Amino acid sequence: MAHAGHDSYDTPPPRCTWVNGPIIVGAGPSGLAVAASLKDRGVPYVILERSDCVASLWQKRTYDRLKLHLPKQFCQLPGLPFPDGYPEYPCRSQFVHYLESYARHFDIAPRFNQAVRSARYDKADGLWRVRAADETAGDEAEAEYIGRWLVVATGENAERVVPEIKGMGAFAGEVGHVCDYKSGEGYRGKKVLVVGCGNSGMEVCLDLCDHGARPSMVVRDAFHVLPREVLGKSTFGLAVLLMKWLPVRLVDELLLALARLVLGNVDKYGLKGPSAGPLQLKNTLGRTPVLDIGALDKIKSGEIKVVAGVKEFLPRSVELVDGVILDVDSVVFATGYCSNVPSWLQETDFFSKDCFPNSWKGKCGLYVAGFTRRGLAGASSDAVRIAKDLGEAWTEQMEQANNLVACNRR
Ligand SMILES: Cc1cc2nc3c(=O)[nH]c(=O)nc-3n(C[C@H](O)[C@H](O)[C@H](O)COP(=O)(O)OP(=O)(O)OC[C@H]3O[C@@H](n4cnc5c(N)ncnc54)[C@H](O)[C@@H]3O)c2cc1C
Ligand SMILES: NC(=O)C1=CN([C@@H]2O[C@H](COP(=O)(O)OP(=O)(O)OC[C@H]3O[C@@H](n4cnc5c(N)ncnc54)[C@H](OP(=O)(O)O)[C@@H]3O)[C@@H](O)[C@H]2O)C=CC1
Ligand SMILES: O=C(O)C(=O)Cc1c[nH]c2ccccc12
Repeated sequence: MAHAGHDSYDTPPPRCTWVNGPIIVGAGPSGLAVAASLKDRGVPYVILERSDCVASLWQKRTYDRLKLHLPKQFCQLPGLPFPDGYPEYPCRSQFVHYLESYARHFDIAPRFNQAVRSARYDKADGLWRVRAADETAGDEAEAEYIGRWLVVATGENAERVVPEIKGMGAFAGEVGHVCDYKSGEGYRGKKVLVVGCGNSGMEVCLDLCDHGARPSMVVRDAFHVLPREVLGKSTFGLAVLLMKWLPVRLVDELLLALARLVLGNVDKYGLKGPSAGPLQLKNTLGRTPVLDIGALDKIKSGEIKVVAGVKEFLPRSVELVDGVILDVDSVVFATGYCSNVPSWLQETDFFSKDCFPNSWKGKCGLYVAGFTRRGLAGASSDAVRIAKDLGEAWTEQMEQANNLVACNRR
């Protein structure tokens, strides 16, 4: 095959592989769900994964105490339920075990250590050209995969987000992102500043308390806190049920009334709720409400201190925007994640900065799984739709090929 478009004499020409069927990028829950659903329809595919395992987010970039925060029926992937005996909220290792057996069950064998660096659609021949490299190998050799369809399944949490704050370089303590945090074990007795108050920030603070550390959590803006459960029933499950009959606005009002009943008035602890409701914010801006599993009690008791935004780092402390100086031993940034798709997908319509696609299908054989900020349930429903569409496209292609063979024989 010709090595079209290769323009550097320094790097060797890429090895080319023709992919009969879709090229799936990412072997997290979304990529696995697409692969399994394609297998069911007899469509071949190749999965490219930058890491050396499936579900690398869950295996390598999450903390030990993590549990799914939605009930298990909203988190299983198409075609294989969770094993009997799994609890309502499976823990991280159970979820990882499930995903590994899911891959085995559907005979999914990703090409590991293949980080996709570019993907472009070649209008002239109607093909996607995807370049990937083994970033652990230390050489720049790229492989090129060529095929008619591309499925983007690299996740909304592919890269850490860390803000640049004045003086950070001069801070003497340890600084990390929550994706490298495993447990509070090493933090006993330490003053830890947790920047960010999403689900990660809240749970890390709780974990730090449980390990005898002294966390302060930066809250710079309004956000919603809902109890994970109301009277033993999942708040999320309740919301899904109510959404069948009521408009979002009303469901939001009910959720907030319930939250106030269960959690009390949290304003006085420095936690203000935004004017838009939790589901409305999830649907429009993709902002997930915090589903509380115990951090709020620690805030109420003062074990977790709520503090204002960081203005500047000093060698052993921080200056907050309200002028307070806070002594700090370590900092954990729980400031969220972003996708890496805009850096490699040369298709500007579908993904743009700060905008998540609201669909699973783009132009020219492009598909997208797991980018509508609806968690694992969203990824599963994207996967089923994508596989159905690709199944039809595949059958059509096979029929055309058979017709061509029949014509040539005549
Ligand atoms: C801490 C945490 C807890 C969560 N808990 C829940 C929950 O309880 N319920 C829920 O519904 N959702 C939850 N979510 C949302 C989460 O997004 C999903 O659970 C799920 O992991 C999304 O799957 P995904 O396959 O789309 O993305 P990911 O799991 O991120 O998988 C993407 C894969 O693509 C690979 N990849 C990335 N870039 C490239 C590239 N350029 N080339 C090749 N491979 C690449 C990555 O290595 C990764 O393996 C949670 C998220 C986080 C961060
Ligand atoms: N148990 C579970 O299942 C868990 C699920 N998750 C999920 O993982 C995803 C990622 O969650 P998470 O890691 O919490 O990230 P999020 O993006 O949800 O939250 C990031 C937080 O950081 C704050 N922040 C960002 N920049 C700054 C800054 N410069 N200074 C101060 N604060 C800042 C944001 O506040 P602001 O609004 O002011 O920007 C926000 O509170 C979510 O979908 C979440 O639901 C996460 C953990 C546990
Ligand atoms: O945890 C996440 O990131 C999710 O996206 C799961 C999720 C999907 N829809 C929601 C609505 C409220 C809380 C969590 C979720």
